[in-house]
Amino acid sequence: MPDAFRLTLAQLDPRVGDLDGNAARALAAWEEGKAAGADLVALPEMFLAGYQPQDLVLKPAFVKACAARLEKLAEATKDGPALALGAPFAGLERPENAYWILQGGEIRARVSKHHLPNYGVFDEKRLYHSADPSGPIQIGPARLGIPICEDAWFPDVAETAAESGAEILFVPNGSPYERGKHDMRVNLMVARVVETGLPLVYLNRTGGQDDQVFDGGSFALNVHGGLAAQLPFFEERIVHLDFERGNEGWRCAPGPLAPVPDTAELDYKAMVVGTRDYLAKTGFRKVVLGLSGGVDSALVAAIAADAVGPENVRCVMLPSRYTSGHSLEDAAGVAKALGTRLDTVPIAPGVETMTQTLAPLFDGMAADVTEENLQSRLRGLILMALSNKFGELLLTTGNKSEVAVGYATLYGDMNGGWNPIKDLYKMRVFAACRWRNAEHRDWMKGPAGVVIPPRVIDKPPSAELREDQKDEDSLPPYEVLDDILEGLVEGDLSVSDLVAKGHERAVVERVEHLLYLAEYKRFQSAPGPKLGPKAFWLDRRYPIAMSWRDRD
Ligand SMILES: Nc1ncnc2c1ncn2[C@@H]1O[C@H](COP(=O)(O)OP(=O)(O)OC[C@H]2O[C@@H]([n+]3cccc(C(=O)O)c3)[C@H](O)[C@@H]2O)[C@@H](O)[C@H]1O
Ligand SMILES: Nc1ncnc2c1ncn2[C@@H]1O[C@H](COP(=O)(O)OP(=O)(O)OP(=O)(O)O)[C@@H](O)[C@H]1O
Ligand SMILES: NC(=O)CC[C@H](N)C(=O)O
Repeated sequence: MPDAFRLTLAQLDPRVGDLDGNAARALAAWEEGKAAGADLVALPEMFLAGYQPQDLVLKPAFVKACAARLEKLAEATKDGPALALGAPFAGLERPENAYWILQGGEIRARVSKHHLPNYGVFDEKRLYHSADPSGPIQIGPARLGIPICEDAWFPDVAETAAESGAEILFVPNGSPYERGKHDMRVNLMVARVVETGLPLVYLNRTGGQDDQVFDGGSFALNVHGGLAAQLPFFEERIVHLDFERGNEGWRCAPGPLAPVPDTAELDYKAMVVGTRDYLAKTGFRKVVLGLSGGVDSALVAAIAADAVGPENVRCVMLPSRYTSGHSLEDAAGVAKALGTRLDTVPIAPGVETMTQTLAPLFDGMAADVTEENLQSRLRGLILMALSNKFGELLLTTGNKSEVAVGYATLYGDMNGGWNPIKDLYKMRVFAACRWRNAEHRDWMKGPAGVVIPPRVIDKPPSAELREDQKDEDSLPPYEVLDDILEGLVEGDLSVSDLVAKGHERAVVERVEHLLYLAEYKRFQSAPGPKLGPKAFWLDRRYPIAMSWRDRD
């Protein structure tokens, strides 16, 4: 038996449904592995279909098309290393989430996922049949046990593989970014290594797919807990890992050790990569956004500039009679520091025309939120006109605190196809601005230095829809609001729990009411990158017409 095994890991970004493109990406990785003398070239979970394919796998024509591409890939990789990648298997009655080994011109083996994640953003019990745990597969000199993603979050699948002779655990994943998730993955995989006494390789995909941003961050662990390799986060990378067989079994020789960034950097990169990939994968190169001089649109402009380059970002200042001089200066300051275009389109004439148009109907009625929303809607109308005319996707700018309580105007500032900060509470918005002013990385297409003037971060937030308006006139201070919201949303705490934490009952009850009330707005809101454990959309699914309030 040879005592060396070379494994090429391809931490790549597939496109959901792009079977030809994904097959070409897999083939290119295989060529690289072949040139490097690999025994096996491996790609992540569901790579051929793209992850997550969601209900696409319920379409027999799609599963059949995947099977045809697999056959072609097997033929194309006849002479060289084995190629392993994920793709659906039609199954007897329902599809399976399968992982395939192609070798010598044919499909040599298949394992299918046993533990189907069915929480948060995952619905796999609805989509797939759960297969029995599989035994190991001999590839060249090594016997590999292959738990697929969620399979490795429990002991049994790895244990079954180990008991039937596996020598290395190889875990292909489609694991989306979530704050703190890398540590959780490492802890779980260390547990599998300790339980089985086998080395383990964890391979994750990278890149954005709708609301989910896959962070890569693949790694290899040796027995006795040693980290043998760490791949970078949110980057494509192909690496060759060398295993040597010794008295205690296989051991991975030291490979590349990429740094593990802190949460502030990972969050920011998730927003940039999520935005970049959403645009690229939906056919947009350019974006437009309303730049008010406030902190939310400033951060969105910075993320956009870092994602697609300042030359592809159009910022638009749309002043009204309530827009302050400092807002005009601050919007100009942000656009200048980022190097983006800034157009100025006053909305006063439009507001005047609409006010006159509605005057006969509103005769004798006092001005209220209707008139405030009109301004936001005119801005939305103008921004969508620019989007149509110039083919620029409109970015919407509501942070998670606003999205939670419905502090935004439907068909107004909620207009837009993508919201980069949808999962970022307001206090985190301030922190992200400060982080971006202090840090610069080579993956950012925007300039280094202070891109968001400190005054934009430090001034009291205001919607400027009426005289002297401040967000805190109608909402609790953001420190308080965010703590209550995180308790209600992420923590699923009761009103009494939050009162016990020191919050005023009346404030908590009001925030809870607004949170439930705003479900209809969220249903009509743009998607945005998931950063935390309960991003609005798939992680948290509430009825719209719902009258329960926690008043016990
Ligand atoms: N359950 C339901 N299902 C479907 N639709 C429902 C609905 N309930 C109301 N609606 C519809 O929604 C309308 C109310 O929503 P909408 O027209 O948006 O208006 P509304 O929520 O009343 O007002 C917008 C709020 O957002 C604040 N705002 C606006 C703009 C920017 C900012 C900021 O600083 O970021 C804040 C503004 O100060 C105000 O408090 C109703 O008139 C009705 O047409
Ligand atoms: N004068 C303006 N010019 C351009 N866009 C505007 C203007 N006012 C509001 N907007 C757009 O509407 C969004 C909602 O902004 P608003 O000022 O009402 O509150 P906000 O949530 O505090 O946002 P920001 O911090 O960006 O000001 C802004 O982020 C921006 O995209
Ligand atoms: N594809 C999967 O099975 C993902 C589920 C897994 N627990 C994760 O997010 O890492």
